[in-house]
Amino acid sequence: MSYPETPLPENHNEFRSDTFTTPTESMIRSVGFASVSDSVYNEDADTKALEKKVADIMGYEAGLYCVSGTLSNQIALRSHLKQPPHSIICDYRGHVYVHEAGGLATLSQAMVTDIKPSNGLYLTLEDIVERYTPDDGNIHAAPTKVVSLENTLHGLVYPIEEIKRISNWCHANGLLIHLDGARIWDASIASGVPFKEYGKYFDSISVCLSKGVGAPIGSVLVGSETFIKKANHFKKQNGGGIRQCGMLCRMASIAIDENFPKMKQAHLLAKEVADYCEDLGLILEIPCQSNFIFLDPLKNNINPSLLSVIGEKYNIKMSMFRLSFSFQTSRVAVDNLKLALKELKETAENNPYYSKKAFGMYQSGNREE
Ligand SMILES: Cc1ncc(COP(=O)(O)O)c(C=O)c1O
Ligand SMILES: C[C@@H](O)[C@H](N)C(=O)O
Repeated sequence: MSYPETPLPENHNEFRSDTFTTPTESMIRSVGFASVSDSVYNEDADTKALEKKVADIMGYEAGLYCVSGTLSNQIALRSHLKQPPHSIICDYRGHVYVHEAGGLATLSQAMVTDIKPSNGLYLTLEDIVERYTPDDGNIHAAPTKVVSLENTLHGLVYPIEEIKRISNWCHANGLLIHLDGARIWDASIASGVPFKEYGKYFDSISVCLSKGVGAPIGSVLVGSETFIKKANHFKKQNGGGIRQCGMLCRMASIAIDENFPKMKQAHLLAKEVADYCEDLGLILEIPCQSNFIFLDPLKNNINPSLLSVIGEKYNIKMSMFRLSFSFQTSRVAVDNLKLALKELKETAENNPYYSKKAFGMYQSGNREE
């Protein structure tokens, strides 16, 4: 059987998610020189090098390569959570709660106190204190043991001062604090806060490499040596033990070196389109602070089933009220996106769509009303 060469994609017209970033030529070429030892035995050089690299960048003792951010988050929280009954606190939009298939219930037997930020953007210490469950012997309760934050969350950048307040309170009250840092790269770019500054305040961070950074697969969980050793146990338990993953880790390491410096471009394009949306009179659900735009799913009276249809007409991929930008988003695609948004706005003005409720996060409303 012949395997024809597949050319790398050139025109990145993908606005559904930054998970669609693709390996660059230099990343792919590097695979031939990668180490090929068994990383379950912790003997693979490129795997260990990537784990150390990310741990050093974030300011932690150790790192653990995981095949996904979901696995990384869930084994982190499982490692922090010891003895049920217990619960975690997170934002009601938190990926660990909304998009990880109930892993907290199954792997950690944990309850979730999901909180809607009183400021509409990010959880404050006051939001958390108001809802946390103390471990005071009340046998009706599932005490809060971990606060899990996300930065960025829906592209929103968490203010470092609030992170500091929450972290100090957690540690003063016997709680641990985890960060879903799937887009910590974007958070640092947008805020100017160094990675090691974030690293001061969390007991663990899950760092995705397969989104804005552009690695094909994987995340690195960072924390203390003891924590990572236990997390690795849960990683193996859940089928996450990977054999010759040096090839993936070498690509990821190159992605950090070569693509991270280009990620600011995604933020600039997102801001350009956000400004264009406002000029059109399209309402944003939340401010554009990094590489995402969230159009309001109700106030614009746009029929969500038109998103992919009009997107296809202008040769772009979109299907949700969230628009995602990456370092690979092309200029042509952005110009076509603007044409699509203009037509969506005109269509909504001529034939407004009234929905009874907002649709699920990231979801278009292709459901029957
Ligand atoms: C904020 C956030 N955390 C975690 C994940 C999980 O990453 P993965 O898709 O690799 O499981 C995602 C999505 O990919 C995400 O957007
Ligand atoms: C859908 C979600 O899991 C994914 N992380 C995204 O942001 O596209």
